[in-house]
Amino acid sequence: MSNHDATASNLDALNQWVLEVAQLTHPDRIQWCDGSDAENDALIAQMLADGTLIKLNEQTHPDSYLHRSHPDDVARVEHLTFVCTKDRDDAGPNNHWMAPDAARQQMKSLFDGCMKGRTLYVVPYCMGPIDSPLSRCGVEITDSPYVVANMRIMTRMGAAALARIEREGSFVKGLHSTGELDPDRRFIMHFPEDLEIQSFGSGYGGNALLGKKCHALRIASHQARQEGWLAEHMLILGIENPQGETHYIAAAFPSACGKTNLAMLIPPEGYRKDGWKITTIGDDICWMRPGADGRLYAINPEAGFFGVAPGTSEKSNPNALASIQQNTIFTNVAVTDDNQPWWEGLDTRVPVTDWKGKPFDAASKQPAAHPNSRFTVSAKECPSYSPHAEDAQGVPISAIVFGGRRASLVPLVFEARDWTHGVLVGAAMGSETTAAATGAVGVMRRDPMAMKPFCGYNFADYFSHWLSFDKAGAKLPKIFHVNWFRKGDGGDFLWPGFGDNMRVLEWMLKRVDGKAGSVETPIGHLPKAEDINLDGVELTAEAREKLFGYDRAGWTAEFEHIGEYLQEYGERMPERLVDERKRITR
Ligand SMILES: Nc1nc2c(ncn2[C@@H]2O[C@H](COP(=O)(O)OP(=O)(O)OP(=O)(O)O)[C@@H](O)[C@H]2O)c(=O)[nH]1
Ligand SMILES: O=C([O-])CC(=O)C(=O)O
Ligand SMILES: [Mn+2]
Repeated sequence: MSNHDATASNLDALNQWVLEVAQLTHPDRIQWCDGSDAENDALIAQMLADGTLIKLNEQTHPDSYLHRSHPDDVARVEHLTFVCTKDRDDAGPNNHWMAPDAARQQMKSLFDGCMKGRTLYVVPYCMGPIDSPLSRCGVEITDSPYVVANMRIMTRMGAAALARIEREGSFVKGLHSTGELDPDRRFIMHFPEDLEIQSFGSGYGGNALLGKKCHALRIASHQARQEGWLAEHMLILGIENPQGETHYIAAAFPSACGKTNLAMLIPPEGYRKDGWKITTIGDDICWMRPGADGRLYAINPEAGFFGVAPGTSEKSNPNALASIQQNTIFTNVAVTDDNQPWWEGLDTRVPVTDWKGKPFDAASKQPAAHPNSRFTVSAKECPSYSPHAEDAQGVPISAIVFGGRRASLVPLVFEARDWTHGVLVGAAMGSETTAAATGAVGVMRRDPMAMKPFCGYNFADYFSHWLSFDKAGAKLPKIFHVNWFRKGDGGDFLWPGFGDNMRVLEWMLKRVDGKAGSVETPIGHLPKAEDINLDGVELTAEAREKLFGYDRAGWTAEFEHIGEYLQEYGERMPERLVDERKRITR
């Protein structure tokens, strides 16, 4: 068989699928995207002409645009997101489930004729560096030029990805249409057993940029379980110490709970003087697998940041702010009188137009920017982007950090005793909900490993998969838990957070090296206040007690709740985890 035949047959499946989708959706035209500048320029021009994009101030924000979404389409929709496995138990109580045939039938009627008058874009993409064995490809078919422009920033999109698909033959199929943006006709369906995604009725972020949550987390987590790796909702950062050594840390915090901020951290001045430096590998998703030396190696499957705008400022995250001065797409932010993007927490200016495009009324209690307004920008724009972010083999992980948004009970940081305990710490994570998903904000819920909305299979099997990494020859990272969001009785955050989180990272690295003190408690090793460098931080007595203390009664109640939660998974829940919880509460 000649090479040419092999190549031709490798794209046959893709060509056939595009044809089938076109027959169902009736687009006016089909455009295969190559990812070129010329293609992008034409798309932008078209979106400026039809109002999908608005040009921002060219002097202050060159080549940057504002998109205002439909006001009912501003966040992920977890209640409309389904995992469609043959066996309902494989999706687990953690997912909404629909039988694959029924789901396909329902989606078919929604997609029927939905691209009339529109262009069907074929978007080949690669998640991860184009030459990495850890990377995986997909193709998104969409009728949204906004999605195409975002996918071009967030993934390696276009000709190189298509060439890899041609070589490998396999890819994840993602079909997307914005439909009429009717919240009652909106579904995000996953078929992990067929490596397929179908998303209808939303143009927003995680619902529509299918490489991100749908592929790189829900489908990839299913693949990772079969193939012996992990697909996680984690940032990856590098910490260079004064000796010039770099350690890498991966951290899982729920949506809008601080991943972007930690990934781009700038250490306090004293640390910088001593030679500490943080580099960014990724801010949202981490794929990791054991290397030949037994350590876990991680890549960031994404090529850009889809970051939360509100709260981003020169003070909180200077690296993010520097990244978004140009070549950025802003979604649902406000604008100032001179047409600059603006959001709550940026600075003291008062915007003139709110995220819906209406005159902003400063007297109203409503925020000017939507709380889940976002920026899309290439990772290459970030001053702290690591020179190792594109390494094909990934970076070795020294510590894994779990963390939630907890106003009460949970101290600043603690360390798990071992891997099994660490998996329980991850499984037991709780966090207050945020604006990243539609629904109530500030409600405490269990969000194991920050994967509640993103694990493409039964959480009980997921915890078993995590436990399975603990085997002969493995050199596993230490596991920690942090809480930047502890509040005092007055309702204020007790920990300064942001750059000062460096102090906690330093303690973790010292623990990895066996050089820092701690006290043993039932929840793990806690630092005493003197084990952490607090030079220049002023903490009240209340803050010290709550950030570094262990509340026995509070944790007893918490472990009751965790026990009830684990029971929801029945017999499938690994005994090792159930026993670990019992061991702690005994
Ligand atoms: N108090 C406090 N707030 C923080 C800290 N780090 C981040 N935040 C706030 O948390 C919110 C979201 O943080 P991000 O870093 O954008 O969240 P993310 O985890 O990357 O979110 P997704 O992109 O939704 O997955 C912003 O309003 C931040 O200002 C911190 O250390 N302390
Ligand atoms: O998926 C999105 O829309 C944004 C995101 O990172 C999250 O919600 O965790
Ligand atoms: Mn996220």
